[in-house]
Amino acid sequence: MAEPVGASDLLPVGEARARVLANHGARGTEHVPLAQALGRTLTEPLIARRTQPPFAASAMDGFAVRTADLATLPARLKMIGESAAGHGFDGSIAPGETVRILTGAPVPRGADAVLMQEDTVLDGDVVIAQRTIFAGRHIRATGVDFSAGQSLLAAGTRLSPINVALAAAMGHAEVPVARKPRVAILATGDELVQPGQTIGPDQIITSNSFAVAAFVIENGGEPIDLGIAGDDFASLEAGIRAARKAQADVLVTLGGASVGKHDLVRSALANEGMELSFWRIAMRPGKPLIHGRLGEMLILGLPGNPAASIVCSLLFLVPLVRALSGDPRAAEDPTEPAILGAPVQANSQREDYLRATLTQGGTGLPAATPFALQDSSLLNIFAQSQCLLVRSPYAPAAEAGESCRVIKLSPPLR
Ligand SMILES: Nc1nc2c(c(=O)[nH]1)N[C@H]1C(S)=C(S)[C@@H](COP(=O)(O)OP(=O)(O)OC[C@H]3O[C@@H](n4cnc5c(N)ncnc54)[C@H](O)[C@@H]3O)O[C@H]1N2
Ligand code: MOO
Repeated sequence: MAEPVGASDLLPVGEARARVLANHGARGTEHVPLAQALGRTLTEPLIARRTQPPFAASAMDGFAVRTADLATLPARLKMIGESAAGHGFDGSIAPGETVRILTGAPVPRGADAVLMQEDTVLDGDVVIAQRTIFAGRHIRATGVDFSAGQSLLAAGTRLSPINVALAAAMGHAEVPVARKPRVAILATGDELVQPGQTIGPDQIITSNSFAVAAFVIENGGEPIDLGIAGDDFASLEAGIRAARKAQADVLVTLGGASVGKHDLVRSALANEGMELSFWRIAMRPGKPLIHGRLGEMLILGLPGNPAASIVCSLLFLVPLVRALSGDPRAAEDPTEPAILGAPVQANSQREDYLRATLTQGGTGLPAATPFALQDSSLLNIFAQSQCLLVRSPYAPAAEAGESCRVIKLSPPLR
């Protein structure tokens, strides 16, 4: 039977995103050294293994004192030793005595405050105190930061630099985090070669593979580059099997998704047993997107046009990789409000993602101005864009200054 190719069977973008993200979460836990934990997501709550500080510690350089000794000033105290960070004073302070103390050092027994060095005069081994202080002054109580047994970082926390420091202070050398999802990337097309390879007159370089691998890395996944498959079943099926052998969580194919006679990807995936979730969505660029699963391996068949593959990556692959990494940002709406920097025409059935500049005007929202050229082969214009201007299906024509929604692109690296 002929396949339906009419416009009416295009799935709305929101429905397609819901299907791609449905019920996907982290696929198992691994324990990684703290030095590799930045940006990873905890799969279990992290419990403090120790109390911090583990002893009452001085907050200042000065002298550990008994405040009762400072009732009458100036007070002369005999210095009987020193307590330094890492080398506490092994004794206690009797009335009339003091111990030199450094910031972070344990407060000796008998002392109930620390007098700052600036408030004293030294006369040999006699410290002359020149002000009174209250009990507890400049002492950090045991456990004022946290106590052993406290749960300080919840499961699902994406570890920031500060979180990593806290985990270290809590006594964790390794942390349980969501395993990195493995994303196999298979470019398809007889016209493609790798950068640096000898190139024939009818050939172009696979650029999409690099964008997709970069999105995977940027969002906490591990890319597996399966190279380029030709436009024939043997080559495509070998690529799909290589992805399964590599135990990929996701297979991303590039190109061959449309209706042309050499667009064999969907058939090759079906031959290998893919259960199709959808093919073709109401989106521009990105219409021929394929989604399905092959056993445990999820499939995203991205269109070959560079802009289509990148927009589909931003809308579908990025949240999927985040979801499989346990990243709480997976469910976030990627759009934000802006205003139009130029008038736009009425839209058709497909949700439009226009490459646009974003300029900050005055105090209000930034203004998005689409480029005149929007062909989905254009990569150079994409690289000059600061956002995608999102136009809903059948949105009416709109004037400059009217509100709109945009997806901000990563700022250009300088
Ligand atoms: N009769 C129709 N023709 C087309 C339709 C349609 O509905 N009816 N859809 C168009 C749309 S929309 C898109 S998008 C493209 C997508 O087609 P494919 O996914 O089959 O992609 P290819 O034909 O393989 O390639 C399209 C284009 O992109 C270049 N390409 C492919 N792979 C890469 C890569 N890895 N890096 C850089 N560039 C790549 C390829 O050389 C082609 O120029 O179909 C429309 N046609
Ligand atoms: O999805 Mo296609 O890129 O609209 O040309």
